[in-house]
Amino acid sequence: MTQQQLLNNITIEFDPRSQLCEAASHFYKQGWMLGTAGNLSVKLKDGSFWITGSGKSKGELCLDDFVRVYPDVYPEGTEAVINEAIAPQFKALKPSAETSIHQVIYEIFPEVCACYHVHSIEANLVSNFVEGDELPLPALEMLKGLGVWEENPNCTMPLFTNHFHVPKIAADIRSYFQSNQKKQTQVPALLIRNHGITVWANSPKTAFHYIEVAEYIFRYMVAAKKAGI
Ligand SMILES: CSCCC(=O)C(=O)COP(=O)(O)O
Ligand SMILES: [Zn+2]
Repeated sequence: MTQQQLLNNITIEFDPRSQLCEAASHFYKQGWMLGTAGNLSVKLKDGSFWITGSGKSKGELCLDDFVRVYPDVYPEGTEAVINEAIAPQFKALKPSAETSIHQVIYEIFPEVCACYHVHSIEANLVSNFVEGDELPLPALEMLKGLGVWEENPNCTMPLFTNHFHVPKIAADIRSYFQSNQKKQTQVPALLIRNHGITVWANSPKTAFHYIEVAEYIFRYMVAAKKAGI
């Protein structure tokens, strides 16, 4: 086999970890991933996804701080612990404690390949602006940054209870979107009360932008409430 034939046979798999390290570092500097808060994942062509390791400082991640999760292997809701014998380089590294939320997002939205979750103060504040399970969003121009291109949009973001057992949050998300097909097309984001926001997108860069846009909208909502608008 010629060298060119050999090269033609090599499939170089996309590795999103460096991009995720940069995104986490940026969000950390914004104060949105302090104290190990938040988790980022990117799904690959084979359906597995790289996700930040649990309890890692998100402002100083390196490539070994990520775990590759194979949903078929780990039923949703169980802790996908990497067996050290299989992957000694991942010694004592577990995937995010919120892996089940990423799994359910990839299940509900099969075209999605990036899921980002951060904890901002504003997200926690606005999560208490309403008691129900949907947060009305102001009709700002910035909603276009979440893919809402409508005249006078009447948008809400789904709001979920912050159960201590994270797979229960994931189960609530699944039942919400399964019983509400229409809601799947509103904004690509959800809020967990007194916890943080999760967004999903067709690329890591778009997910990055969705986090920035959503946090802008939350900052506006907090400032508007303070100003009595
Ligand atoms: C202090 S963060 C508490 C856990 C959490 O909500 C989070 O987003 C980070 O958890 P992980 O297991 O992904 O580090
Ligand atoms: Zn969290």
